[in-house]
Amino acid sequence: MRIRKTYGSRFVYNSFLKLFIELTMALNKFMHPRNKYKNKKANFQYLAIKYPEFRKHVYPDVSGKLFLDFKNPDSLRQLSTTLMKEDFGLDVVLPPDRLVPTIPLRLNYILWIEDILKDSSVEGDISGIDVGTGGSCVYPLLSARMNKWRFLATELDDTNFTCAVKNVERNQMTNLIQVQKVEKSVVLLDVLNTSAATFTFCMCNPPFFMDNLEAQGITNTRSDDRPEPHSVCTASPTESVAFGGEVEFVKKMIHESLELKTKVRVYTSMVGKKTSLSPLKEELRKLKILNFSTTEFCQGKTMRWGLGWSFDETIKFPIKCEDKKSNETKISMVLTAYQNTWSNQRKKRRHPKDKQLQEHSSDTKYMNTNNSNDTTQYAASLIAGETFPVEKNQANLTEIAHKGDISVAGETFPVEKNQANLTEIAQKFDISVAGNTPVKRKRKDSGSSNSLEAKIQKTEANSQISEIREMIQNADGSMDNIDTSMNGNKIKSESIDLEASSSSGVNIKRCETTAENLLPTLSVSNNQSENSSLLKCNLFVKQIEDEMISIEMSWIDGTCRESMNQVLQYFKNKLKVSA
Ligand SMILES: C[S@@+](CC[C@H](N)C(=O)[O-])C[C@H]1O[C@@H](n2cnc3c(N)ncnc32)[C@H](O)[C@@H]1O
Repeated sequence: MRIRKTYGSRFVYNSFLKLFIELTMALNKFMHPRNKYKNKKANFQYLAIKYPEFRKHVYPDVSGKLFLDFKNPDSLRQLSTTLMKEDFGLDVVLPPDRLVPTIPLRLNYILWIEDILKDSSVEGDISGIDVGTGGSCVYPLLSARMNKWRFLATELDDTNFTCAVKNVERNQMTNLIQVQKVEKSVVLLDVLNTSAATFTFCMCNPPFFMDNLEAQGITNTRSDDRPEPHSVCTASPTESVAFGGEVEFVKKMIHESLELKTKVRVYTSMVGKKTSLSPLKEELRKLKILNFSTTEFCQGKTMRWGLGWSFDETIKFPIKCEDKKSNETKISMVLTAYQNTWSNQRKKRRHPKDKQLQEHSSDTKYMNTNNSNDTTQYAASLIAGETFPVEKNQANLTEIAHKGDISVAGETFPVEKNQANLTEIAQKFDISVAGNTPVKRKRKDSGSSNSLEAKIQKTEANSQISEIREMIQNADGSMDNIDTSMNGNKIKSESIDLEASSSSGVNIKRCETTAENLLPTLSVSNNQSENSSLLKCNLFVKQIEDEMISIEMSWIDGTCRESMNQVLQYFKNKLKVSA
């Protein structure tokens, strides 16, 4: 009896552990396509047989499968050194009590830099600066091994500096990597001012905490609804804390880059918090550095973000980050809704004479009065607060969605073929997109969606995305805060970033454009102020693989936060997503 009980609880424990491990791998499918860990999990069994030191850190479940304790810093350290040895032939010793580099994340960052250089046709002798290389010297060692890039690696912390030097020597890479000890006030400027050398790029994983309180988790910026991290933070305060945290550190880099300009062709940094991106992008815009881009690094259960900028006009940040087959594409926009038009849709369809619907119909005062027999051509795409007729501009999210599975807020759901129709949702939403005025759209009757889909299916998703992109680039302007006028009314569209796997300021400058050709069939009311919106949020739609898109919403403002979940639910219902 006792044995059974023990076995039973262990079985449950191990099943739970398996589930946990599977969940922790959830973001791997979004890893860089060339990341060798994207489809290949570390084989603990194999590693334990080959590396006795690693064997000490794994333990078996009832089926004999091996697990590693991600909460144990020694185990993490051992995993990283073992992977560096096994997969890159690098002998690395990591100092105790210092940050342990997770290898898949470091690879994602290096691969993004590879992409930038490739897209900008930068070839030949590549040299990089790694600001704050850590005791591992991980970026220079991996990059030198993979690409033969030369590196100047800087480090503030004595222990890390000594260890980094030894790691370079241990791997006979002193011809490629030079490690330099720096003082606290130095990020890039002093290092580069003393040398005539120019560099292809710089990279940085900055100290991420503002102060010791944040480092100890006492003032935590992590929201309560996020699960606890599954691995421990191994960084010491000396290497993880800088005044103002990562935002101030990277801002300093940005300001220094203004002096250094093309001495470094591509400036990049990683950030640990998504919220750090906004102030940094704002800083770049403020300083009129408009050639910049951001990206996401997804691995296991962790996400990090990359920011890159350049003063060299030949540097092009990847607009498309694709493995040639998957055509990964992403559109982001700001949605603003002034009233709830998404709830009880079924009821409204069944009882069209309901008071609720009648009230709703009274919105026709905002609607287009332009008669047309074919309402399908007015189908709206949720792009930059503007409504593009499908036939004319082919700006249509449906094409992205209709092919396959939908992932909502990180979860992936298979979609019934051809049922994913975001355009239809847009049309029925009566929401203005990124506008300070509600854009009311002509409603289709229930039969018309089929004909709409039929039209949409004639076109290719890629060409639609390209056309949207072209429209933006031809406008030669940032879609940030563009005022577009039509019929004497103003539509303000905010912050459109249209790109693949990055939100980019590349090639986008402020401009004025008329919306007449883009909004030929709509009339707009501007009798509601921006402050009165029920919901204002970011919407990100990303094509991840041929048969998968992801929809993500993040809250900006409004009077009803819950409405964001309702809209997501509405998407799920409308897209006929099956869990
Ligand atoms: C978060 S760790 C990153 C270490 C390593 N690059 C990695 O990714 O694992 C930040 C590193 O930057 C170093 N550091 C902090 N301020 C610095 C500065 N002004 N210049 C150079 N290194 C600095 C810290 O000592 C620490 O090793």
